[in-house]
Amino acid sequence: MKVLKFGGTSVGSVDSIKTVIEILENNLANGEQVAVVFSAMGGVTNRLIEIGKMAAAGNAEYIEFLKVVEERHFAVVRGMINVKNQSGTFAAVRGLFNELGDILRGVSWIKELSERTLDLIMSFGERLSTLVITEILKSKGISAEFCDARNIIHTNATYGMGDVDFEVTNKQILEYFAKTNALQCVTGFIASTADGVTTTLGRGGSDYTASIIAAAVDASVIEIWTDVDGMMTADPRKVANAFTIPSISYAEAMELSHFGAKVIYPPSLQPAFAKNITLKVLNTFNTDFIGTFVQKTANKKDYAITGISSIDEIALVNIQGSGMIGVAGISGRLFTALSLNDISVILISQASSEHSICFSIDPKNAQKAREVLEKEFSHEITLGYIDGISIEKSLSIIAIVGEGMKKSTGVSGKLFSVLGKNGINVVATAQGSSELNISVVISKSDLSKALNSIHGVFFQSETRSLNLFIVGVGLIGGTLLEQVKNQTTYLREEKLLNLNIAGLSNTKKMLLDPDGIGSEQWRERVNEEGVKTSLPAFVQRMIELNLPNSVFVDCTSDKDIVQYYNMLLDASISVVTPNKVANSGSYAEYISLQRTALKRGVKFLYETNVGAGLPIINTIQGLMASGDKFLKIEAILSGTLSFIFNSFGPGVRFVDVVKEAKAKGFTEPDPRDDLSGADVARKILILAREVGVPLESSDVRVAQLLPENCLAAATVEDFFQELIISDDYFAKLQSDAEANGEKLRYIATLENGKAFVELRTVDAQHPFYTLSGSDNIISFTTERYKDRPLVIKGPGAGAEVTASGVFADIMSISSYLG
Ligand SMILES: NC(=O)c1ccc[n+]([C@@H]2O[C@H](COP(=O)([O-])OP(=O)(O)OC[C@H]3O[C@@H](n4cnc5c(N)ncnc54)[C@H](O)[C@@H]3O)[C@@H](O)[C@H]2O)c1
Ligand SMILES: N[C@@H](CCO)C(=O)O
Ligand code: NA
Repeated sequence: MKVLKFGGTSVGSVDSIKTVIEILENNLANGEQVAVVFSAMGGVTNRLIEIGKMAAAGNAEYIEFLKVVEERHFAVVRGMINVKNQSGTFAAVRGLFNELGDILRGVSWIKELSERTLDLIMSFGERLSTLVITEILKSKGISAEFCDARNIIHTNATYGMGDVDFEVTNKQILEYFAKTNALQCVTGFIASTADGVTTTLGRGGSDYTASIIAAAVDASVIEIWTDVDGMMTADPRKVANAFTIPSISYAEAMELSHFGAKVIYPPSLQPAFAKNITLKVLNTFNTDFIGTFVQKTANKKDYAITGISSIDEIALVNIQGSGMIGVAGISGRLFTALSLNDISVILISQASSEHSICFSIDPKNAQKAREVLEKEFSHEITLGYIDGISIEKSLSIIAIVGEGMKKSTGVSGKLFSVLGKNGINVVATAQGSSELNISVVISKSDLSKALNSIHGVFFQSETRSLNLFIVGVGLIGGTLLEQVKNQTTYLREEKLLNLNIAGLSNTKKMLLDPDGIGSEQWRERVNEEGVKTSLPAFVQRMIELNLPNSVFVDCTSDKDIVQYYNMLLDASISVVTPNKVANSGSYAEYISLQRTALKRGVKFLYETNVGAGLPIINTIQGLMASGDKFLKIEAILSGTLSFIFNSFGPGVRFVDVVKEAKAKGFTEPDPRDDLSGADVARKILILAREVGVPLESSDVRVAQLLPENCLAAATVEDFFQELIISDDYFAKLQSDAEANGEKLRYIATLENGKAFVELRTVDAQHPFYTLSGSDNIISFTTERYKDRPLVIKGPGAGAEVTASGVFADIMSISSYLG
């Protein structure tokens, strides 16, 4: 025999009932006897409880509510049975509603709703749905019979959750099914006491009915038909990437019951599990889908774990004290006291020091637990053997579950490492020696981030996601977005990396969307959906969103923005930036950013601070890490000045070359920063710091190349005017150099702990002589590169090369995430 069970949504509407009939017809076609268990129509049980409470409260409106429930059943009859044959079914349904109406009237008179009466009221949900469907089946010529489970399943008189008397029940079921070959339509959820009082089976009740029957008759299989595709790797409401688990063991299903409850409530399937009966979880609304098979032993898995379960809200109780060490009986008394007070313990952890025991409970029991334990241990507390009871709230539990972790290494390592990398603090942990489940207690505010990042490493290890928050969409930011757009498909397909643009801000508007703004239509979306830009609000929202693998990308030259870097890093958000302001501010700030990033295990990357995309910072960091010592750095670090001195000459105005550099995207947003030497000064300052020389910006000596009048210009426009006025000055600099067969080069030097920048002329022998375009050149003399320096040369400014340097920093974070 086969046992099928259909849940509330499956029997909730005419359309879904049509599918149910088809499924039953298919099952009957292969000859095996079938019992089918039905839940009440979706929502009806809750409605009946509500109606019962209204009646008990003397609220006559319950009558109207009851009418609505009645009409729902009539509508199904009308929709499924042809007019000629409807009357019998209508009469039967009406009969049940009359009976229910009488009971409710009684409740409204005596204004009392006992658990016992509530069970009776609820029983109508299953009795009605099952009656209606039986009649529909019969009207289709199927030999179906209504089976009132109260006649075969007996419980004690614990209302709300009857305790099944299996001896009697199994016997009755066997006798009942021995007598019939017809399709048996069984009311789920309900039972009765030996003397015929209606009871219910509690949580997962209809599954329990199916399981009890299947176990009694030794069914070949149980099919639980529901409205989802089976048991999933995680709660799909919390983890968008969750997917159906094709095969799962009984033990794993039990471990996952917390979130799986909506699909099946495994404890209610225990009788079937005990008989080794295979369970299939199938979707009435997607009948072709394979669903989940639940069996004693699951098929071999593709992943190290089977699923992730969570409990949203728990309280963690800690009891500690020197008087607990080596003393037997403390935990016995502790848990006995809790159990005597009906406080269920969810997770327990005690370290081998025996100095403390912590356990988690439902927060609604927290106060009671405190009182119970303070009473139980009042003597020890008074004597100071136990310090007291502390309770922490707003916590969640996440458990990874799977038989695959048994005796295999690296699973817990992976779990804790992904939590660590995402800045999620683990408050407590528990793992039993069955190695089926590792549970961690974390702050509730980290729950979604933790679930998604854990799901990511265990189930989507192939596809990783980075959440980008980009501020400043000018030249570099805009080019970066263009590059991201062009690479999205390649990265997804070839590198299994999903770049999700979760936030964007320009100076006017900002938009944050954890689901992704999209690299195609970001401009339109920020314009249309964006709100007024507010940097503090942007940062706050980012931190609140708490998305895994978040990266803040600052593509501005804003001075104020850098005050947020520390806060972001501290919130475990990596920072990538071409903006030099932070690293060229005070040395204390520079160091503090490095430290915070290190402490939080996130990245602060700024390769494009110097030489745009050229690998300068990375090279230095590599050499420093491997123990090299820097003796001297000599460099041309301004793409703008390089371009200017390579393009300026007879027949061209200096100002036009500067304007061309700006048009080519080489200059700073304010070109005076380039020509004043300020930009070069901060770059050599950053390099000095990178090689371990703790300079302040005032320590960098800058020899001006601009005449006074240009330096004094108040605006960029004025500045260009002054450049025109000074054209002869620049022309002379250039021609003097050329007369000597030399070239003008603005060179930064770091030597003996001193940094300076100055305009120099170099002859053809000098390695910097042959530079062209906007090239930068950096020559490192180190202990290892002493005889011939290490030289890096290439375009050191411009949109494409800078944006790609920023992109490369972002990519390096993705590889670190593993
Ligand atoms: N251009 C290059 O070759 C180059 C090379 C290396 C580094 N950089 C650095 O890159 C950064 C960006 O340079 P760019 O050339 O793209 O300049 P840009 O002026 O074209 O872009 C900066 C953008 O940031 C916006 N912005 C400024 N403050 C903002 C804020 N608080 N919130 C939101 N948006 C804000 C501006 O409106 C502008 O659109 C600068 O720090 C620069 O030093 C540039
Ligand atoms: N304005 C800068 C951009 C690169 O930092 C330059 O010209 O070098
Ligand atoms: Na660089």
